Amino acid sequence: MLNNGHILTAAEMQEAEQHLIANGSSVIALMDRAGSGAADYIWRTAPHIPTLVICGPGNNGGDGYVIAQALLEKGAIVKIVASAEPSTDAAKTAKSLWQGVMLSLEEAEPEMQFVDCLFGTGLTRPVSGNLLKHYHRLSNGAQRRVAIDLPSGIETDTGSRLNEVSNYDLTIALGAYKPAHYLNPAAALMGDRVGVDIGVRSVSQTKLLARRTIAEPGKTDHKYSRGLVAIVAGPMKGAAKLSALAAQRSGAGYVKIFAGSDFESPNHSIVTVPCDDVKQLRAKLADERIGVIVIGPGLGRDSNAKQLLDAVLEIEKPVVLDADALMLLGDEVHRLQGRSSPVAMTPHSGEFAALSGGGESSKIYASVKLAAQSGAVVVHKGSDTVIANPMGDAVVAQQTSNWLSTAGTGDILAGMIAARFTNEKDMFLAAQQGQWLHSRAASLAGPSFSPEILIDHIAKAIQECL
Ligand SMILES: NC(=O)C1=CN([C@@H]2O[C@H](COP(=O)(O)OP(=O)(O)OC[C@H]3O[C@@H](n4cnc5c(N)ncnc54)[C@H](OP(=O)(O)O)[C@@H]3O)[C@@H](O)[C@H]2O)[C@@H](O)CC1
Ligand SMILES: Nc1ncnc2c1ncn2[C@@H]1O[C@H](COP(=O)(O)OP(=O)(O)O)[C@@H](O)[C@H]1O
Ligand SMILES: [K+]
Repeated sequence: MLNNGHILTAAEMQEAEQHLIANGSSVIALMDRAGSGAADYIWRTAPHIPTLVICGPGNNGGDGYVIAQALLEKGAIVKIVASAEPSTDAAKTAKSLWQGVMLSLEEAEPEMQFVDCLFGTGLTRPVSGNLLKHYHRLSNGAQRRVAIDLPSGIETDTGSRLNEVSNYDLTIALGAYKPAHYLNPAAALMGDRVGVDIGVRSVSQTKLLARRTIAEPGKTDHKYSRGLVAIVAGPMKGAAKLSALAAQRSGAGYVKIFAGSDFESPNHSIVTVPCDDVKQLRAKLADERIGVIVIGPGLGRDSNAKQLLDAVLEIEKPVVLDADALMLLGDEVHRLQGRSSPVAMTPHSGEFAALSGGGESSKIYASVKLAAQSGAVVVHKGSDTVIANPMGDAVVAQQTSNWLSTAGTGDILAGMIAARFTNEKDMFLAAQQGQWLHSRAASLAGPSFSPEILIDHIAKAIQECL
């Protein structure tokens, strides 16, 4: 895993480069490693394709000269189009070693393969004017597009587009993955993503979500030691059932649904606890054996739902807040501060905006900020899920299946995180395990699955973690 899965911002990448230089490397040596590694990858995946490499003024452009020269030496037909003269010493040196054809923007014509070395982590503003026009002409005219480090026009730390950016077939990250490699809209434009190791070993508080080991139940375990998950239901009963079924398949020893007396359990083993009013709920949730409470899926947003949420928040027990519970909480996240029991919040982007008020351009930074303000673990869902804790640590999930974009999959995630919490007793770890299993179960379920089929694949995902 590139840089051991640590994701670096543009500033952290610069620090990493300085660290390597202080330890005896040089920018040109790093550029050489990056460029020849990228050229090897391009050659291996698409040999002998006529290629146009577009080089910008900075070190991303410098990489382009190294890549073009390496491809030329392998026997490829390669041309370079330069948008400007190199402005760094390393890029100047790389250019001086180029032995092939060099074109101006006006002279260049599209080739089958377009290699984008215009801008990388040094992009400071939108690409515009004549340069943007030629970038689109030359990239759109190619059949295969490869971005070096990042597609030009992408903001490294947020993954947002500063200008219109082409779709790529392959993006080759250099040294370490950056936030934009996993955050949308950028990540969705990148095609396949690979990394070239140039010796960077820098630690960051942001990491890529990794598979974590899950322990099998021990010989002396029983249903209560593995954990009792309590799900508080509301009028949309299916949502609570999905959370409960998912919790049951994710390692909970016991799952109970606390609901009105007309509620029917989704199966024979999930127990329904009748609670016809808030008073009864409060009394029944006092059960010491309850390890975690899930509230929100299908809860509703009326005054009764609010009373149920208030009752749950009065109880000092670990809690997973999802869906309507988050909308009811709104910007009063300070209510969670100071609790002695851990809390996870699992908002999608609409719920996140209600909790935080919005305004941050980086999904990672926004999630870390909300975690710090609330004291909760935040699972900021979407096609690019970010998990943050109040200490400033963040984990970014790699997107697996677009088929997850269907109603009910979020209810499932809430139940999964709760079940992992009853086993691990660590909410940040539980959120990561739940998210990993959710993504992996989706991959294993194949195309066009229903939430019920997703639940059926959780066990196969767990199998891979034992
Ligand atoms: N870090 C490492 O360890 C290694 C990094 N490496 C590589 O270096 C890359 C980073 O290089 P970098 O810092 O030189 O920045 P880069 O992306 O080439 O662009 C900066 C240039 O573009 C200009 N410019 C900016 N925006 C512009 C715009 N909209 N329109 C027009 N111009 C614009 C800006 O000029 P200015 O803003 O001053 O006008 C400056 O001249 C990194 O992505 C990776 O590929 C590897 O070689 C090996 C090791
Ligand atoms: N395009 C996508 N790729 C990957 N995961 C996705 C995508 N769209 C949604 N998801 C995931 O699916 C789940 C949807 O949750 P949510 O919006 O709360 O749905 P619901 O409330 O209907 O259950 C989240 O875990 C989210 O991260
Ligand atoms: K680039």
